Amino acid sequence: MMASTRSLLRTKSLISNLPRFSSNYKCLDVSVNNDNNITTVTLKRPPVNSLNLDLLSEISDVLTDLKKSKSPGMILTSSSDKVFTAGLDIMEMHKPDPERFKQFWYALQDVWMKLYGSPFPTAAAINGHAPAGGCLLAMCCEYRVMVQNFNIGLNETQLGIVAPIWFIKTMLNTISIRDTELALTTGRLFKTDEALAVGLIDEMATDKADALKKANAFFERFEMIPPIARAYTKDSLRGSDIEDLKKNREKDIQTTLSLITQPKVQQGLEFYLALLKNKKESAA
Ligand SMILES: CCCCCCCC/C=C/C=C/CC(=O)SCCNC(=O)CCNC(=O)[C@H](O)C(C)(C)COP(=O)(O)OP(=O)(O)OC[C@H]1O[C@@H](n2cnc3c(N)ncnc32)[C@H](O)[C@@H]1OP(=O)(O)O
Repeated sequence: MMASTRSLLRTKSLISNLPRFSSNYKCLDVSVNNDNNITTVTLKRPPVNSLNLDLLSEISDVLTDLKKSKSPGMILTSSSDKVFTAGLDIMEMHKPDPERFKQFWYALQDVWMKLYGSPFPTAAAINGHAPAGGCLLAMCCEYRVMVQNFNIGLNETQLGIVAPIWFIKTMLNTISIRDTELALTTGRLFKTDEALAVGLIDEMATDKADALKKANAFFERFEMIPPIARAYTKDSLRGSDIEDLKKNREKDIQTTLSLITQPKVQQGLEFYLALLKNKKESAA
């Protein structure tokens, strides 16, 4: 096919599939790049983009819109210049109201299933720290570009909690079994260059603009790949993990609720929250 015909066909299909986004997002900015039709979803919940029920619900909605509109791809990034996301909002887990916690955990499961299993390609432009749930969102994407001198990892054990099995499977899909075991048992946070060395990220960037440029370049790899072939291949690799959670969804919610409400776990969270606050006071 002639290059000009290819580009015309691509433009036509892009116009007919232009995603329509709600302008009502409070915690997200959503924009479509006119050059390649890739959507950039920017997390915008100051100060640290902690993932509470509202933010998770909005991410879930935008992922549904992108799938419906047959988006050619999505980049996930942050409006903060030092935090991609601080992971799950600890306030959703500290002394939780059981009904609210169930909704919160359900929304997290939804986001994981939609992002990890998206038919469209995804990249994370990690322009700040990405602990725990932040690392999870980044690992759900197919490609990760991270700005230098930040931290990323599943540090749950440092908080006295345990990464659920579907978090673990996401890391196993990214780095080796050996590195996953060492990282998880020690709650290791990797500096950007260490993350690159272990394969937790794919590229380093000097700043956010560089990260976005490199993330955009990732999608060029799929220009000549039929989307259906791409999506089926991704599903062959990731689909069984998602099926496992679908089958055990209710049990996962109940188990997490009963573990998180244990007095020892609550004490651990309180201690961790106090550390975060003290850090601020001793820096002042
Ligand atoms: C055997 C028991 C089994 C139990 C099983 C239970 C299974 C449940 C599994 C749960 C899995 C959870 C995964 C998670 O994501 S837990 C969250 C982990 N997150 C972290 O550890 C990150 C904590 N935050 C930080 O390290 C820093 O804030 C950082 C992101 C590096 C940014 O630093 P900085 O820019 O210096 O900002 P501050 O630290 O001053 O923070 C600003 C304010 O934001 C509050 N904060 C920070 N992180 C969170 C968070 N995750 N949730 C809620 N709030 C957060 C912080 O306290 C500051 O608040 P304030 O201004 O009021 O002092």
